[in-house]
Amino acid sequence: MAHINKAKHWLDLKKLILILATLCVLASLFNALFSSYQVQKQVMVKDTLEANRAYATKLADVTDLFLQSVLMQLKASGETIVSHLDSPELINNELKQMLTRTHSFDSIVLVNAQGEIIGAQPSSLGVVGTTLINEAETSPLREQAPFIVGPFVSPAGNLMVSPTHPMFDNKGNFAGFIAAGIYLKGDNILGRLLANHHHQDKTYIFVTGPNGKLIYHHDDHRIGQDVTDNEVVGSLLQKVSGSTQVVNTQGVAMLAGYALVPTSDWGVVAQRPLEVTMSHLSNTMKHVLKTTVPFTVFLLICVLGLGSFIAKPLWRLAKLSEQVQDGRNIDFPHVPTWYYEATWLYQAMRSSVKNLGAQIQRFDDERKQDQLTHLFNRRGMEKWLESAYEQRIPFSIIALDIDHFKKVNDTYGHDVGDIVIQKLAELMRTNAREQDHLCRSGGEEFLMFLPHVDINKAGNIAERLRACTAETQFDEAGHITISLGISHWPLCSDDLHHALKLADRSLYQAKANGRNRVEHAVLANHNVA
Ligand SMILES: Nc1nc2c(ncn2[C@@H]2O[C@H](COP(=O)(O)OP(=O)(O)OP(=O)(O)O)[C@@H](O)[C@H]2O)c(=O)[nH]1
Repeated sequence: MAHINKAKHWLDLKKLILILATLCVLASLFNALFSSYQVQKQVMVKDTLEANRAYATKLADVTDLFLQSVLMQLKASGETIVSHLDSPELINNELKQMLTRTHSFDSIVLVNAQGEIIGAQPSSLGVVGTTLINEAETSPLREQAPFIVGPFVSPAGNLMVSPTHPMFDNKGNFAGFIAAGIYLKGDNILGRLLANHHHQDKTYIFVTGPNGKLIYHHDDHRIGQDVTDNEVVGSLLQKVSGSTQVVNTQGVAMLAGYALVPTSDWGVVAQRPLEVTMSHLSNTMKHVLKTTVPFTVFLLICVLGLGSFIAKPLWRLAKLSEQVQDGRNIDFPHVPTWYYEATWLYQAMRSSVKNLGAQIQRFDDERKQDQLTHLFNRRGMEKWLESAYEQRIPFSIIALDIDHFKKVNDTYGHDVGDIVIQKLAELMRTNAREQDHLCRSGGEEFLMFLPHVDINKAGNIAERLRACTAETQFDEAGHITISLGISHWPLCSDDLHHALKLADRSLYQAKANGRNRVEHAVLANHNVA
């Protein structure tokens, strides 16, 4: 049987299960965390986008309402003033009242149909009497309809937007317009309006005008900056509202919601850096990990326990087969198996080992047996002698030999000679006890070992066998005789080989004394039991 090199097989079933179970559990943990991360990420991004879209829409609605309210106030004041355009005093009073009453804008001017400013509050502006000339300022003269101008730099040098409302006299002729100024830099009404709507978590808003320039931003310095490159601002310029992930003009990834202010075509954008949302996610994942790890460890212990429980019968079978291979165990003790495959494996191995054991036993017996007589041969004899010697079992030895056997062979042939040998073996068996050890030591020479039988008793047995042989008809060969020599171990000699030699010598003595007789060796050690 080929011997398996254990060094080359450092991986046994237990280790294999340990590795596989650990890998499986870790893979499931990783998979659970990874999928959870992906799902959470999608949910968080979607929720943030939706929250920002809703927030931008709300601010756009608030801004729209504010602008409409300003336009309504301008309309009402314009209707009051239009019939008194020739009275600077009345104009000033009305504009002053309006500015202090509403607090909805930072300045107010009245412009006649020729584009000349005929009234302005606060009076510190110092613009009364000037004529509007630039494109933005004069646009209400062309539109002659409610209109939000700007952002633009006013004649007084303020960056502003300006809701304007036309005035018509009682004949329906265009009489000029009244314009409210909303400053964009510093502490201003638009900033207060938008900043009132507090929103947390690093979400911030900005507002763009119809030309894609910033009209509100928490960073005052950026007001007036052109941000048309921003994808979201691009959508607003197309008059589209919605939400999207975008990289802003500063190169930062943002989750942006955006909405259009219908009255002014301004765009309101509420956005939060993606990184902030992701940092929430990593906190969530840390929490998930904390709650998952104890269960994973528990799962790992369970899987390892179960794996070891499954592996145990196979592992014990492997150990057993190793012992069988080493020749240490061919009894094949019981191995508890609790599932079909292991039971079958155990039974198959046990019956193979048993068959193997029986075969080995048979081969061993055959090696120790004489094929013609089925008595023990010399090898069998030596084994028995070794064991008796080790156990100090005293025994008598009878050496016997067929007289003139050559004549039998010569007269009747070799086959008849064989039959004679077999028959003599039979007679030996019938004259011996079960515990006696009978051997064919050579051609027609035999030895009988009689444990715990003294030399006299052995003499009687030898005599009985001699007489029995002489009386027996050996088929074609007729009658034969045998000569026998007896000794005893250790009574004749402590030396086993010498005791055997003494039996042999007695046999030759018997031959010499005329054959068909029994001779004894002399007892040397009388006091040995
Ligand atoms: N048929 C047969 N003959 C055997 C066998 N083994 C040995 N012989 C014969 O046994 C005979 C032994 O002859 P010898 O040793 O001269 O002794 P003997 O003729 O028996 O004479 P004594 O022993 O002196 O009485 C020989 O002829 C061997 O050939 C065997 O297995 N079968």
